[in-house]
Amino acid sequence: MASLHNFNSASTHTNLEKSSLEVEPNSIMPRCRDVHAVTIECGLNNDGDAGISLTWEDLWVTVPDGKGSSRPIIQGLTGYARPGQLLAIMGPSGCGKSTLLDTLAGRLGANTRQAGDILINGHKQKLAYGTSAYVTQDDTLLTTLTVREAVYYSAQLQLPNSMSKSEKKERADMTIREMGLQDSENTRIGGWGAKGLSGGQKRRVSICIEILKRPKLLFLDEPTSGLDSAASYYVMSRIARLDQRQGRTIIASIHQPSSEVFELFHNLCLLSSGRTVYFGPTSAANEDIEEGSTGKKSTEEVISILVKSYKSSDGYQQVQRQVSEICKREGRALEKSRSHASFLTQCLVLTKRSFVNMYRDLGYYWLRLAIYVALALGLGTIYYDIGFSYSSIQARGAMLAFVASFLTFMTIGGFPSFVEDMKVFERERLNGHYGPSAFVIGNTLSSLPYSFLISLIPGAIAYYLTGLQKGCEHFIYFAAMLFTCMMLVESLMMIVASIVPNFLMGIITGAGIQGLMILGGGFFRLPDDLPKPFWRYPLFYIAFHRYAYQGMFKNEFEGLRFASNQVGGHKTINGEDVLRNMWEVDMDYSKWVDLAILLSMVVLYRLMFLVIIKTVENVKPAIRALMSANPKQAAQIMMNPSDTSIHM
Ligand SMILES: Nc1ncnc2c1ncn2[C@@H]1O[C@H](COP(=O)(O)OP(=O)(O)OP(=O)(O)O)[C@@H](O)[C@H]1O
Repeated sequence: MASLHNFNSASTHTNLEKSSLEVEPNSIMPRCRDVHAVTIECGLNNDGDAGISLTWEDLWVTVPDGKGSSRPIIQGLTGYARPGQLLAIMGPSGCGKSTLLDTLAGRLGANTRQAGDILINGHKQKLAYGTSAYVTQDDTLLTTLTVREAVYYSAQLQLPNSMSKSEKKERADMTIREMGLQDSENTRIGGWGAKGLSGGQKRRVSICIEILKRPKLLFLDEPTSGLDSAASYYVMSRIARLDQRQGRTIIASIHQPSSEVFELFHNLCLLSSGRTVYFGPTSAANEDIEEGSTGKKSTEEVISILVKSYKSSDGYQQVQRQVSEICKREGRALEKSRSHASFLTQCLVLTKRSFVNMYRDLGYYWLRLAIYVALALGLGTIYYDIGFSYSSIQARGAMLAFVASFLTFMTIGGFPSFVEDMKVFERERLNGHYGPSAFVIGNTLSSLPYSFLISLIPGAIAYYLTGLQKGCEHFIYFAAMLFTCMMLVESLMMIVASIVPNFLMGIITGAGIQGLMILGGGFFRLPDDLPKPFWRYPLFYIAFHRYAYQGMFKNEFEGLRFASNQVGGHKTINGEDVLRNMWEVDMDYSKWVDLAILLSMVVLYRLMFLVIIKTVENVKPAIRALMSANPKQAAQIMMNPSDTSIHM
């Protein structure tokens, strides 16, 4: 084991990376049997069990090197994984473990190119939903939920409607027990700022969620990273029990396992610079590695010797034989599983889960409510009992503009919490739990009561302390406008979150967009004075602030009379004149039209978010397939971009 551990050590990293970079990019292609996308096949295993035997042959993955050529990440790998067995993918950091795992699971990034065959018992079909699961390195979980809640909600989301609620609960309970989490099932997962589960427990919750559907094939990307040796052993022993009991095929990339953890694996795929150094039973690995690492040689030389010695070894011949044997004995293709929970169930469960999360996450709405109340008190005191003097016209305008701009702008405060939601959504979407439409509906419905509260309470404080126009209808309009604008900013931030990769950049981008819209909204510079290019056309018409300012102004000024400042002229001045002449408000349509336009914008923005998510979802695999395709196949994909299952 000692030499195996040395081989894995981080000290070899630089040399190994260097050696992988030094491979002549153009030398790859002639060695590839075919440049094409890889198809994953599913079927019954060789023994007739409903298991999955995965084989891969001469697998290559390359990425552009930025100089017009490509760099290989994995090079000509051949191997297999069988039901009831645990396969470890090991090797130093950067050797291509995660890339191999992603390739096998069909999750490679859009900039990669792959070639070779990935087969299961010789059938060409995509991995159907529920037949495989992938547990990523980071535990992206809703930190406010308890273990039991997280697993229960997930069971309701993933398991089909043909199962009763109690059956789903039973499945969730059983899975919690399988992963040894029953003692902490009522503990909140916890995360930043709120201690909850330990790292190992979180990892087990992530695994728990992914095995609820009883997938036949389980991919685990470094399930023990960040855990101490005791926690690593505990997590891995639970995983090992899964494959023995349920005949699962489990493939895990793993870093420097302890000897106890190492012994839990049946087979080992040892990589270096994207090449196989060893593939075979873990029990035989030591001798092979030790044979290859003799003498005082540089790491690169040792790797080269190891790769060569592996290629000329009996073990290599045996792997080739095993792979062709598995491929020859074609099993029956697995039926396509369409057993999701129904769309309605998904929307309901997501609404409930998101409502609970928003309730428990202080940063989502409660903190904002407190700050809004403070700001509303501030507004109410500086504009207290505003009256109907001539100067109250300007004060009213400023007060309303502050509400429509700054109070809505502050909706950005909930963005970090939304980004956390998005991370969970992205993981669950990638694993096929539900789609973006259910997420948008769940998020929208769950946020309604909170947005309602934070527009009603602070809105009432500011409205009545200032003494704005009396009458229930006027207050309802004011609160409805505030509510709609908050929903709108949330929708805008959703779009930002789908485009901008992290929350800091998201906040800056969202704030910048809103800043521009506020400037072009027709209050800080009146509409007729706005410079024509950009500010007047098109920003004035796109900025939601324009409709918010004009709607709020109409709501407030229509029907009021103010003292005039003209000596000897009219004693009073009416609100309509103020709107037309002072604020340059478009009086051709009513305030309700402004509100309706804003409501339509909320719907439009949320639809845009959906379209962006769906487009990215469809375009990414199409780009990857395009990059791996030959010209004829590329034309086929161009004509039908959504069909990325075109087999090559
Ligand atoms: N999509 C990509 N584009 C460019 N380079 C990539 C891409 N995916 C992986 N690589 C590069 O390929 C190499 C292997 O990466 P990979 O993540 O597979 O390594 P790993 O063995 O899992 O490393 P670690 O143990 O540190 O997680 C790295 O040098 C990485 O930078």
